[in-house]
Amino acid sequence: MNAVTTTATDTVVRASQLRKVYKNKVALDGTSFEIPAGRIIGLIGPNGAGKTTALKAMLGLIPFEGQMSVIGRDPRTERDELMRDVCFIADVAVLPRWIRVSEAIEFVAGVHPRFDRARCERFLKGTQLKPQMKVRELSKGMIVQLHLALVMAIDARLLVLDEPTLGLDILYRKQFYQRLLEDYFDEDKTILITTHQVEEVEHILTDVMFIRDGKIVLDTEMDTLGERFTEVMVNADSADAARALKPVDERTLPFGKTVMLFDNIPRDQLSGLGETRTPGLADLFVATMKGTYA
Ligand SMILES: Nc1ncnc2c1ncn2[C@@H]1O[C@H](COP(=O)(O)OP(=O)(O)OP(=O)(O)O)[C@@H](O)[C@H]1O
Repeated sequence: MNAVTTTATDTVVRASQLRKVYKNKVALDGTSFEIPAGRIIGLIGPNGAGKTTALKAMLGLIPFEGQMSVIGRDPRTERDELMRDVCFIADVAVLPRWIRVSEAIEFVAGVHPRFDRARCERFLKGTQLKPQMKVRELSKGMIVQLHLALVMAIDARLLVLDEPTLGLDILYRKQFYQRLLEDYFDEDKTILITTHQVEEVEHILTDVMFIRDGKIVLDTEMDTLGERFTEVMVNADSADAARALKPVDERTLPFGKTVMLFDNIPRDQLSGLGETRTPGLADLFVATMKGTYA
């Protein structure tokens, strides 16, 4: 994201020197980042890294130190105005189990000025959901449909999703993200997703930020990932030469092969050592976070 040239108007979030300390726990540690408009950003980090705290700061839900501007507003002082352009739906699993589908719609319609009820109802027509059904009668898949119907009917410039598919099986997780991409996203909208499920968001993200110990440790466009990182399947006889180039990570495969991950080493310098490719986000995540739980 740093690589994108942004102006004041097309930057949706501008955060500088964010710091949040809970009692004696540093949750955000002087971190800075920018999110341009029209992107789908994954904020990815291990448990306790500071993802939820960063989202709460953006949404004006907690006090913090540092500068923060979201769609040109300070969430600490202009939260009400900001919420007209931001949609934040936490895990739908928190919907009370006694609530009916119609009441959930009513609730969102009441709290969100940009909620389009007709759009929501159109979306629900294509599902098995009926207005009278209670959340406790719904399968997890149906809860996803309800979640999607509510989200997709809000015309927000910034949609914030915190672990949106927690507890769902892989088919529903994929369905959720696919619909989001096909039926919601456009160049005027920005979607920020926090998740641990790196693999299934990887193909829809335009940008990724890795967060660790309250700091953004990687901030890049998905398209340029391959310019910076290279994974090489190194043969045993090239291992020493490869190590001399200081890989950032190394893992062993069967049959004497080693996969090494390089940061900012030109591919033509690496191609003689073995087969090269762009690493998957999951491998990059594991390499970046190594030692986090040590
Ligand atoms: N209200 C709070 N009081 C005290 N400590 C807190 C509070 N909220 C968060 N923390 C601590 O701040 C750190 C960051 O928490 P945060 O919830 O932002 O992490 P996260 O990346 O969202 O984690 P997870 O993936 O587990 O939800 C953690 O060490 C957490 O224990």
